[in-house]
Amino acid sequence: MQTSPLPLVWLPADHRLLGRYDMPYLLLGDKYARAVKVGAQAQPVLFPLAEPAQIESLLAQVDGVLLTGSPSNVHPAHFDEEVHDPALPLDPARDALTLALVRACLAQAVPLLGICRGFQEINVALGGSLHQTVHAVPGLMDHREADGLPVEQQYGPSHPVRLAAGSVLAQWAGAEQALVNSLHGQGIGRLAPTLQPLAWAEDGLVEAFEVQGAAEFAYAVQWHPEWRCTDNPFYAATFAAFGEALRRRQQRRQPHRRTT
Ligand SMILES: N[C@@H](CCC(=O)NCCCC(=O)O)C(=O)O
Repeated sequence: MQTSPLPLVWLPADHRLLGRYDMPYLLLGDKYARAVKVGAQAQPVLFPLAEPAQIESLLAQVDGVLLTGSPSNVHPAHFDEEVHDPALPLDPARDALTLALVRACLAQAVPLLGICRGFQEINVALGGSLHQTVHAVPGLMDHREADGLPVEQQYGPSHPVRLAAGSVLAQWAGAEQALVNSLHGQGIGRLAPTLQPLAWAEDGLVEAFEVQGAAEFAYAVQWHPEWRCTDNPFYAATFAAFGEALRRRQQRRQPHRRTT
């Protein structure tokens, strides 16, 4: 029996200097690729050194895009601010690709899932802004992971979020509240006009949204559903729904493809 090809998901890489000689590397976190493979039943793909001018031709070859989390921040120049803390890492090459990629995905009905930095990128790409230091904003909590804890605890449940009644997030969670992990220092300041908030932390910070009027799956979350996604029904449902959208796009992209 011939197995059908997996839908392809483009995960833009991080740009990082590593090793004794600060050599440039293109990086993708294993947990994001693994969640695409196992949770969405799709094949992660990288396009190293992809440039904004190539977005259209590369998007034509994939069934969806996952914008991952990363230790780096979106450069605040993209929302008309100066850098407040120069010690925090940036990745201008990633910004140059992903901000344009968000707009292209929406224009071409390519399924789009944003996680943590990816969630922040979608907001900025569509005209929103970020708090550069959430914990310094009066009334907002510290949403960062606690230093020094084992990784299991860093990515373990951290705080509750309220999920919009009747939203797909509430469907995925099977409730209007969920416990999520939390590993971010920045967060939504001004929500972009076309985004519909779908989840809030107890301090009111927006933690998930959908793109209003999107022709296909266009959701993003501030937490990390990729972490051990098959062990958490809410996280698993997020990737399963993304996978369904990928298969819809695969069928549109390759209508004569064998399905058995
Ligand atoms: N730098 C931003 C984004 C935070 C983020 O994406 N964290 C992920 C850390 C590494 C990973 O799990 O991939 C912020 O601090 O707000």
